[in-house]
Amino acid sequence: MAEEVVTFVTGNQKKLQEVISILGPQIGFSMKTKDIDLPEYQGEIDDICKRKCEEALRQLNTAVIVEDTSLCFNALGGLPGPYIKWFLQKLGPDGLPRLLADFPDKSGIAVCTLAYSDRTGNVQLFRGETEGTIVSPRGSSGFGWDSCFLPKGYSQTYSEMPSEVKNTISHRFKAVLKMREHFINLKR
Ligand SMILES: O=c1nc[nH]c2c1ncn2[C@H]1C[C@H](O)[C@@H](COP(=O)(O)OP(=O)(O)OP(=O)(O)O)O1
Ligand SMILES: [Mg+2]
Repeated sequence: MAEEVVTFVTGNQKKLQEVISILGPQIGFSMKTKDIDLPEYQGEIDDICKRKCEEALRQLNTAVIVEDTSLCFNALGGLPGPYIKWFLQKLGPDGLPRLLADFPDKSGIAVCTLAYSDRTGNVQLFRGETEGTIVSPRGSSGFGWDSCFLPKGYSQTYSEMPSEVKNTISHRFKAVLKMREHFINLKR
């Protein structure tokens, strides 16, 4: 039987690079990629990712994977969460820890949600979470808010650590692993 082809849809090349390097070669399907800037929906994390996946399927009419990333600040009841993209865009990395200036609790959770849909619109979600602290920007590698996120148990932010380390502890790593397990088990 020919291996299933799945299209990973994202407008973010950095995200794509990480997913590819985490997935590795034996993934149980063959992955194509497509650069589309899908809508930024509002609501709960799982729901946003499911709608994003349904929209990708609607546009491409083939099996798709999408990913949505949230950065949740515990002191703010989980905000910015899925809206982190706009907060980062308007405030920059410097502005993110300042949102917590008034709060003793600087903890946060990075959340990666992957959604896979087959051609029939059956959507499955895989979530990975990494706890950490929101700090003033440190380090220069990575992307997005990497410089502000200090994962729990580490002394380096995502931006200070080598990408090989980020890719074995990150929110994205954990979600990709779950998805890979799922596909590998399907083949057994
Ligand atoms: O590991 C990460 N480390 C640091 N920053 C990150 C990471 N992963 C996503 N990010 C940033 C990108 C965007 O500013 C926001 C998520 O928004 P999100 O909608 O998921 O990403 P996006 O619009 O860039 O790409 P996509 O076309 O897949 O929706 O957090
Ligand atoms: Mg997006």
